[in-house]
Amino acid sequence: MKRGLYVGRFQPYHNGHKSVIERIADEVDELIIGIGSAEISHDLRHPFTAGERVLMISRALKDIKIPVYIIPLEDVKRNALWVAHVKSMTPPFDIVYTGNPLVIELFREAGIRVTSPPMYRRETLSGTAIRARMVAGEAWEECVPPEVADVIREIHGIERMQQIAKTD
Ligand SMILES: Nc1ncnc2c1ncn2[C@@H]1O[C@H](COP(=O)(O)OP(=O)(O)OP(=O)(O)O)[C@@H](O)[C@H]1O
Ligand SMILES: NC(=O)c1ccc[n+]([C@@H]2O[C@H](COP(=O)(O)O)[C@@H](O)[C@H]2O)c1
Repeated sequence: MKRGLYVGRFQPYHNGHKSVIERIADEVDELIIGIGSAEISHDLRHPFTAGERVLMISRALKDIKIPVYIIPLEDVKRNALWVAHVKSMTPPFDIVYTGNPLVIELFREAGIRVTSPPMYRRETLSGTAIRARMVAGEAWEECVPPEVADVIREIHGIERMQQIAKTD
C-alpha cells in the first residue's frame, strides 16, 4: 500500500494540477491532497476559501479510481515545525509530490521521499496567470476543469476578485 501526498494552494485548482494528479494516481494506491494556506482567502493571491477549494477539487475528481482525502492545512509560523503539523493532520504517507522548493527542502530534511512532477503547459496553466485573467475579465474557463468553472461561477468568484482588486 503506497499513499502519496500532493500539496498546493490550488488558487484555483487548474488543468496543470489535474494532469499531475492523473499521473500520481497511476503510481499510488491512495492520494492525500493537502490544501495549503487554508486559513487565507479573499485576497488576490488567495481568492478562495479552503471550503471552496475542497468543493472544486472534490467535484473535479469525482471519477478518480483511487481513494482521495482532501485535507485543508493551515500555515504555521515556524517552517521547522510545518512537516510535523502536516503529519498531524493527514493519514500516514510514503511520498510527497511538489514542485515548491521550500516544501521539497522541509520534507527531505524530515527524511520523507519527495518527487517533483514535470510542469504541464506552465505558460498558461499557473494559478498566477489564471487569476490575472480573471481580474482582467479575460477568458479563464479553458484553464480549469469544467466542474471548477461551475464552482467559481456559483460562488461569484470573478466578481469577488474584481471587487477586491479595486482601489479605495
Ligand atoms: N502547469 C502545471 N503543471 C504541473 N504542475 C503544476 C502546474 N502548475 C502548478 N503545478 C504544481 O502544483 C503544485 C501546487 O501548485 P499551486 O497550487 O501553487 O499552483 P500554481 O499554478 O503554481 O499557483 P500560483 O501561480 O498561485 O503559485 C505545485 O507543486 C506546483 O509546482
Ligand atoms: N510554515 C508553513 O506554514 C509552511 C511551510 C511550507 C509550505 N507551506 C504551505 O504549503 C503550501 C505549498 O503550496 P504551493 O506549492 O502551492 O505554494 C502553501 O500553502 C504554503 O504556505 C507552509
